[in-house]
Amino acid sequence: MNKTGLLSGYLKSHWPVYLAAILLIIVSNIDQAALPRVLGQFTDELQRGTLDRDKVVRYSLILLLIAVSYNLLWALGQFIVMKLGRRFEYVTRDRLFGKFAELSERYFSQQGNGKLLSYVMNDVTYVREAISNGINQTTNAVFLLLSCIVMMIWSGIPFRLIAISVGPLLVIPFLVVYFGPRIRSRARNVQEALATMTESAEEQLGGIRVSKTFAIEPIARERFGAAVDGITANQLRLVRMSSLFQALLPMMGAISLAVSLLVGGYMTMQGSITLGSFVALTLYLRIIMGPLQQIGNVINMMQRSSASLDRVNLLLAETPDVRDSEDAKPVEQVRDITIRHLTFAYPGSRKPALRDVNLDIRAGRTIGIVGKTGSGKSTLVKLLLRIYEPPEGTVLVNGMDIDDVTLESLRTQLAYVPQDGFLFSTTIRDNIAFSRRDASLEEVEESARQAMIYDNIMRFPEQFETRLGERGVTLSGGQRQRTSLARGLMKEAPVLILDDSMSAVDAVTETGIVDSLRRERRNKTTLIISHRISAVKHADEIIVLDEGRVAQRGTHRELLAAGGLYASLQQLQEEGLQHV
Ligand SMILES: Nc1ncnc2c1ncn2[C@@H]1O[C@H](COP(=O)(O)OP(=O)(O)OP(=O)(O)O)[C@@H](O)[C@H]1O
Repeated sequence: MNKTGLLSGYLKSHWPVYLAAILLIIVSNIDQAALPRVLGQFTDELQRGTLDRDKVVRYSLILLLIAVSYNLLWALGQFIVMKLGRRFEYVTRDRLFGKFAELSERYFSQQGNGKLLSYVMNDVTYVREAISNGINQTTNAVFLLLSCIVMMIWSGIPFRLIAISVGPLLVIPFLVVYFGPRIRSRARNVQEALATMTESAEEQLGGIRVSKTFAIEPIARERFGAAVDGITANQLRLVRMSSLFQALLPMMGAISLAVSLLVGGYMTMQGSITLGSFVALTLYLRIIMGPLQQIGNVINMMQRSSASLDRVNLLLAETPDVRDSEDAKPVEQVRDITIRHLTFAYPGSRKPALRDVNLDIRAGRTIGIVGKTGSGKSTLVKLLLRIYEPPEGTVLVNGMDIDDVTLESLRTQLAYVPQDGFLFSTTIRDNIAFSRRDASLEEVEESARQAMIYDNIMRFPEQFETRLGERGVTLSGGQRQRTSLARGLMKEAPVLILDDSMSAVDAVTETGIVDSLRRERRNKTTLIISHRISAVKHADEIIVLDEGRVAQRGTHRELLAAGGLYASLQQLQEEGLQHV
């Protein structure tokens, strides 16, 4: 993999604009460096007594022109580089997001969302800073420094005087390199301590009812107090370090000025340099402090962004472990699904989650899958959806190995409703019409009716336009499940998979939903995974999974007659209902 692929590719494709911006900054630097020289000449004329009114006006105009043009050119150069940096940030985040869409569930469960978010937020920002501030500051530092030195020599300041006066300032980049990362790390500690305090406050407030019922308010206060103490300690460490740094920088400037005054003042007295050169020297020393500080900044920035760039490049080069094979073909209409001798263990796990499973799901049939928790029900569905890759030849769609079918065509034809269907912070209507943005309100309402959530939605203030999430209404577990079910039904897919998607719904509502599914999806395939017998008892075939194996199969009646796991599950649930 090309380590700098992302950045070099971006710089290459935008180099003419970058070049223009760099040229603008260079010209502005040369312009700025002329300023002390003009002031020096003015001082010399003043001392010689050769100034008249016209000359004073001319000098003032020249200074004004230099100041205005220098600032305008610099601002324009800076604007261009910053704009390109922001564009880089946008393009890179977009590419990262595209990559996330390609990567498999396995990748996300291995990496964790926090880490991936930090790639998108922090790492991209660090690289952007390096290419925008980095380019600005490097150009500025190099050319302003060079222009100042050339101008100093040109103004008649002897080189040894320049060297001895600039000497103390050369410590500045080292100070920045030393203090920069330390201040940053302490600032990060403060941020983390603040985050801990917010988290603690949120938890204490969220759990205030529990604290009160257990009468443990003092413990809650103590915990919060500890989080606040953490911030104070960290803030003090930060302030100590940054105060020292902020004192040292001007101190170097003062030492340099004192040296120039001592040596330069003596030379002026002796007449080996003019008063104008001496004035120019002191002004140049002031200007030079900026670029020297920038050199240190750039070194720190480059160090920080290099690790970030590596991480972003690595992520972009990641190949998804579930992807279309080269000769993958779209499946026209999923009819029959066949599972043959399917044994599957999750990556990194030695114990198979499924063992020698065989199943024929013929078009238009309803299959029920029951089994204890951890028996492999969801795993079976994940393999059908190719969230994980099943072993070759074990899962077939219309007689084609599922590996040879394009992911997009497969997934558009399977509507999957998980137990904890995620709802987005948008309107209920948008959530239900997630896969069919152009669906009419009537169609959305019809799906809501089938999922038995219509009446609930109509009681919300803005009905189907009600927003969900932090700034909207909060749905109960059962309402969330039924909204997610309506979203699945909206897809009108040839195959509907309900993965324990009615677990938070009461038994009466569940019966209503099952009845409406039987009516509406008469000729379509439906797979119902459930812990409850009531959800699957009308299925054409019921599979009982136990420790990854098919322990029993048959219709509700056949399974009850056969005794065993299913019958005992039915008995337990009936007893449970009688006790309600
Ligand atoms: N991503 C994963 N990585 C590793 N092991 C997993 C993963 N997901 C599930 N498992 C394991 O595979 C086995 C089957 O899990 P699965 O989720 O298919 O069970 P389930 O029957 O759907 O359970 P439940 O009814 O609780 O949803 C379990 O032992 C579980 O711990």
